[in-house]
Amino acid sequence: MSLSTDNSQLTTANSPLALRADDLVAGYERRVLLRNLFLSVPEGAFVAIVGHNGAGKTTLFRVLTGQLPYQGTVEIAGRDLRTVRRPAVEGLLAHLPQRNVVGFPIEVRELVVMGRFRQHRGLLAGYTSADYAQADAALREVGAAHLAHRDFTLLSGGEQQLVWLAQLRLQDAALWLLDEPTQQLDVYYRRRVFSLLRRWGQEYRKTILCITHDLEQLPAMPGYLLNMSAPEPQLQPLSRASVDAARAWLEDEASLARME
Ligand SMILES: Nc1ncnc2c1ncn2[C@@H]1O[C@H](COP(=O)(O)OP(=O)(O)OP(=O)(O)O)[C@@H](O)[C@H]1O
Repeated sequence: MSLSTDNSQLTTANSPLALRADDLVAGYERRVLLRNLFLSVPEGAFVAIVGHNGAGKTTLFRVLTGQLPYQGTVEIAGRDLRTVRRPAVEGLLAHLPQRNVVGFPIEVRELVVMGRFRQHRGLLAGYTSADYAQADAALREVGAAHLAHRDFTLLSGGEQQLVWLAQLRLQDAALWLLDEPTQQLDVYYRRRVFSLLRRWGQEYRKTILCITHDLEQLPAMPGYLLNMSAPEPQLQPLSRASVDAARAWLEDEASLARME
């Protein structure tokens, strides 16, 4: 895969793009958070999105999931986002938000198997034993097999995050948006989740955009870094050096002052 720099962006010469943003502008009322953002994300790439609190990371996901109006052009797998009413329902992407509340008691395994929902749309028959086998396998992969028969609403925050990841694993969308998926996890599970994302991305050719404050996990990940607190956010190859540079920028008072 050859990388070329185009308008300060990393693009691949031959591989198709999972996501393209051209001159994207979005925000709230009088507050513009995404200013003329240009992005070209190749299919199958992992992109870690970092930045200060309030830098606009989740706002970018709100645009991609069709929840926020924007100016400019956004294409997902070559489709103009303006022509897609509900990108997740139509299977263009799967989204794991920062907080996801379930208001009724439900067994963990039943929640995970719902990741197969799109494949079953229109079918009167429920989930099959093959679907449940996939749910069980995903729970094992995230290290949460022991939670399969527990009531999801009674789990700890970290346990719930693992369950959502297992459910995500069952979704068929080629683009995954994860908003701080390791926020409530202990150090063991954080490492495990990043290594799973790496493996799932490669094995199932998923394009993964992952908002995270967990910089220490990133140098081991092949992919790209997008620092939303930078004056002109753009994709950079993930490496020890690029992560250290982002960390130095984020720890610097001067960079915070620029956001005000
Ligand atoms: N509906 C809204 N109306 C007005 N301002 C909003 C709205 N939603 C979010 N904001 C503001 O936009 C800014 C960016 O929010 P966003 O959630 O994108 O930040 P973030 O980079 O994801 O931050 P964090 O790391 O804290 O999750 C914040 O200052 C937030 O208060």
